[in-house]
Amino acid sequence: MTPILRGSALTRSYGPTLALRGVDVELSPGEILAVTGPSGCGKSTLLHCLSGILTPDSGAVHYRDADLTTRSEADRSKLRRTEFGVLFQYGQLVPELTAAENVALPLLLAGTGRRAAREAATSWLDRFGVADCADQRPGTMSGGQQQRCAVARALVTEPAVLFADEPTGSLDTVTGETVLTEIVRTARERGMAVLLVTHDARVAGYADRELVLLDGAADPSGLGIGIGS
Ligand SMILES: Nc1ncnc2c1ncn2[C@@H]1O[C@H](COP(=O)(O)OP(=O)(O)OP(=O)(O)O)[C@@H](O)[C@H]1O
Repeated sequence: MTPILRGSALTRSYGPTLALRGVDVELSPGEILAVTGPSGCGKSTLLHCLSGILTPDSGAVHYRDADLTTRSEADRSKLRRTEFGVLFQYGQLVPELTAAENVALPLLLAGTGRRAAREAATSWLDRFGVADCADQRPGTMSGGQQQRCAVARALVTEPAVLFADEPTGSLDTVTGETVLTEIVRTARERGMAVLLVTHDARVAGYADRELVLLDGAADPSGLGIGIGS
């Protein structure tokens, strides 16, 4: 299958720290790729480069036929709003908005009407078992409820690629499994590709493939933590 996302020979430094040193990665529609490796090996930096949050120092990131590294920040940001979903360990919901308003926000920014956005938000909250929280602000919700809203918000635009950085790191095991099962279901149903950064073998076990990083490069031993281990 033709990859939907491809990173080629990616390098990225922070001052003297070489965080990525020539990483190649491909992701096909519907595929779930776990990026694993020890703390500081460059997992988040790779996610940020592939999602256009960061520009690599060298190398290219192709989304379909477009090289993101040659696009403006405005273009990349539009792509993140429309084609990509981004999910972090702590959902980073907007504290002033209710759960439903948080989930509807990406649709409103993309030009969807209020009513349709609200309906879609309610349906995604329901899918993650937090429809009861629709009118609550994040401050009155548990961490698990907030993170389930954050997942709903990341998926509401039906992105072609979901970038998830330790998405269940703040959740208890059962809630984490519910969230991962839903992410996998969405990937399979809609052909959404998922880049899943994790240091947790159980989480990596949900992926189809694993890319193990070591000191900013693919680990030559290729020994993963999740799949078949
Ligand atoms: N903003 C930054 N400024 C300076 N150095 C950074 C910055 N972000 C990351 N680094 C460094 O780059 C390297 C890779 O960091 P990165 O966060 O990508 O690793 P990681 O594998 O995601 O780590 P973890 O599993 O601990 O989250 C590390 O040495 C880190 O200290």
